[in-house]
Amino acid sequence: MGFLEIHNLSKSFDTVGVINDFSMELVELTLCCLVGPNGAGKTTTMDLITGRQKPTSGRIVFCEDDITGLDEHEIARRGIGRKFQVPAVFRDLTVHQNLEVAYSRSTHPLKNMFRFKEPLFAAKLDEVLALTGLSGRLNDEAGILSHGETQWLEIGMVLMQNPRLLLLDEPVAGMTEPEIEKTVAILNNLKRTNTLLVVEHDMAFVREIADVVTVMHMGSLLAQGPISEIETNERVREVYLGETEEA
Ligand SMILES: Nc1ncnc2c1ncn2[C@@H]1O[C@H](COP(=O)(O)OP(=O)(O)OP(=O)(O)O)[C@@H](O)[C@H]1O
Repeated sequence: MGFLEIHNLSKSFDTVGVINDFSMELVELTLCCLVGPNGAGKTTTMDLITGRQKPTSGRIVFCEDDITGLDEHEIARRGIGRKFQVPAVFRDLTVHQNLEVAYSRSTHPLKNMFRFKEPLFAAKLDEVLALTGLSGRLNDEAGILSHGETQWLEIGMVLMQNPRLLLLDEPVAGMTEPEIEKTVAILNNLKRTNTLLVVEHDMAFVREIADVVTVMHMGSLLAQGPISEIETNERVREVYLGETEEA
């Protein structure tokens, strides 16, 4: 049994099929990059996993439970966290307050601010700060953070909710080279304890982080395997890598 299994997933908008009989499996404690040309169906797949969209047919199994068609909150409650490309931090709150708010959204919706003194919160906060490297920014308002720091804060906010599976949408879009390098280090640390599915266009970044790469094309699985295999796969080169190398 895989950690996350997608079986014969299809999704149509009106009559147009955008996900067509797509299947893949994600192994626990690995990082999988989901790649493919524009419009291949990557974001829609993430939307289907997280319950933002309902599939037309097919099955999604997470930790042996069928989660197909469950609503977004229920899927989040079961441990699937997602960071979108556009940051959703509270700019007027400090880094610490943002992490508190994220923690309060986790499994205990009625937690109030006084309970943040509890040891579980403190331990989680320390862990997330160490991972994201934001300790020095704890009392700064999120609005003054750099683009990279904002992205790391948002990863931290998702981690405060203790996800078992973390989905990231283009985490290095718009980042400088040093920021990308730091994100590589963060994700390579994170995959020791978490399972990750990352939608990404930047193949240099994919090379640095991926244990396995899943390539989508026109809503279907084109190839899956380690990056070394994917980069030499003729069909992948035709539909995807050739395109990005020219870009
Ligand atoms: N809500 C919607 N209604 C109609 N069509 C949609 C909807 N959402 C996505 N699509 C279509 O589904 C196809 C797949 O889109 P999707 O955003 O999943 O691709 P993607 O691989 O994430 O692309 P990109 O790399 O450009 O973000 C596209 O043709 C898109 O126009």
